[in-house]
Amino acid sequence: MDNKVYIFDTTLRDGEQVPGCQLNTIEKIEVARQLEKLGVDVIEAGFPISSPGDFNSVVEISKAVQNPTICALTRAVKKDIEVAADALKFAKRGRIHTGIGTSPYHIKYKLNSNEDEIVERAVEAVKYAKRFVEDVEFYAEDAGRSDNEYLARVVEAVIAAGATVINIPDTTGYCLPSEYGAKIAYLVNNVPNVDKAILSTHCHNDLGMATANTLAGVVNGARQVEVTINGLGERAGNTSLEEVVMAMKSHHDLDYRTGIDTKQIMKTSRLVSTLMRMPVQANKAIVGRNAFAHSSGIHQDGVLKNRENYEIIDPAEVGVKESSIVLTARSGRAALKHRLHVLGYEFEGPELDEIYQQFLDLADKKKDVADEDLEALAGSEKEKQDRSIKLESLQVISGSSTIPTATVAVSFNGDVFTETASGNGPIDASFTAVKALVKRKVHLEEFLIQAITRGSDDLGKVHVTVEHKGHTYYGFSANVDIITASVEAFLDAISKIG
Ligand SMILES: CC(=O)SCCNC(=O)CCNC(=O)[C@H](O)C(C)(C)COP(=O)(O)OP(=O)(O)OC[C@H]1O[C@@H](n2cnc3c(N)ncnc32)[C@H](O)[C@@H]1OP(=O)(O)O
Ligand SMILES: CC(C)C(=O)C(=O)O
Repeated sequence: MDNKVYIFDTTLRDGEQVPGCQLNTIEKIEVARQLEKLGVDVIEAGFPISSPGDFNSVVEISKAVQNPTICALTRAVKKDIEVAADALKFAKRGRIHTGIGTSPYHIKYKLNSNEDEIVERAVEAVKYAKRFVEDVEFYAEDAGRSDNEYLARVVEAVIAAGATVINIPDTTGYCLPSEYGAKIAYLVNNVPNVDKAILSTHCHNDLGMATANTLAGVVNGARQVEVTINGLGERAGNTSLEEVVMAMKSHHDLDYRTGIDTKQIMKTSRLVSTLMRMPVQANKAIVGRNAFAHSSGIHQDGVLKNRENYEIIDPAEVGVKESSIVLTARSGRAALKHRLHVLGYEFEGPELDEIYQQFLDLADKKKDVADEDLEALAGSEKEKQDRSIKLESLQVISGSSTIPTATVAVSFNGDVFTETASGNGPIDASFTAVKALVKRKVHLEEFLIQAITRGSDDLGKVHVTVEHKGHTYYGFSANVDIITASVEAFLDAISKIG
């Protein structure tokens, strides 16, 4: 059996079913283009009968994207199929994805039907879809809870009717990996014409087993996986693309290949998260903020000695620049010494022991120790004051009916210069003014504002990361005025450029 596994991305269909995650056509095109860069084989672009907006999105995605097959979902209903075919008319390669429920629940309570009638409707739908496109995928909804013998009967009939791909969804996320794997194996072994179609997995995460089930499906013979970016999807979500792809890539012994350019994973995850306004949980595998962050001393020491001691994936492989070391009271000397080194301080022997004790006292009081805390510990306050670039004054005009404008005065070795700029908000305006003043090509890579407690009178902590000529510089500041804190943090990072 060929070991190529086709990646069918349904972020724009099942992912978009998540409440609050609906996208407009322009946003969907942006995601589709990024999915094309990522290298997915199929993009499920929508359910055209569901609304004029979704119909239009399928039309426009079909025009905008060249390489992946564009797929449109339907029920086993003629009108749905006709509308899907119409929406796919500009697709270079179009696929209609039609199907019907095959579990006792769906047959009896949802469709008010019986097994024989469902086989007939399934066959009729596939034959009708074949009139419009060559590539027809059939889904046996709730296959996870369907009887395997009956499922095999349906699958055989729809393959005979011309279905090219057979989707076996665990619609309710009920199956155990062993059960789902056995279901795929049963079909492989009991459907006489199974070699005429590709079996596909479509797993939901209601019990947290979507990725495990998908892999069990592949191991047992499925060669297409239906997945979403960040695991988005109905209820607890779908199998996440990044997890399945990286599991297959990391386990060389399995010897599966996909067309995914894994270096595009993080970029795609961020784009989807931003456009769908759905944050990624910090500990999400592969794409969570903490996926490559090490916070305990033994791990940090191990990673600093050799990344592979605690990392099974090189962060660069998924488009993450480098792993991070978070300093807490669980950190050891190795991590502290390393971070101080990054900040420009060298500590060894008894001096390191001394600063480590101060660090632990501080870390016990705070959750994590930031760079500015280390700088203070390292006796750098004076150095900070002596720094050649300093914020002298900042004035911003901002509000609901005015163009945000900032006037920033910065001193360079004692000489004060002033610049005014506008932007899409007060911070953007201030940063634009600072960039004009420093006359250096700096690229803001990361900008994080955090309140220390939850009150509106809180101190705002700002962390920035800037890039200059391929090097990364960190800046920090804290102030009750978050715009001042932001500008100071930006200048702090810039001042570290040699
Ligand atoms: C498992 C999945 O994720 S499937 C995809 C889920 N996504 C969506 O549902 C989003 C798009 N859906 C929609 O916009 C609408 O539900 C529409 C346009 C499809 C249908 O709208 P309506 O005609 O108002 O029907 P409604 O949504 O109330 O009910 C669904 C009907 O389709 C029937 N149906 C459900 N699945 C199928 C199917 N695969 N094949 C045939 N009929 C089906 C139901 O039995 C019900 O029929 P009934 O009204 O005779 O009982
Ligand atoms: C429509 C099908 C493929 C589906 O989304 C499911 O069963 O979960």
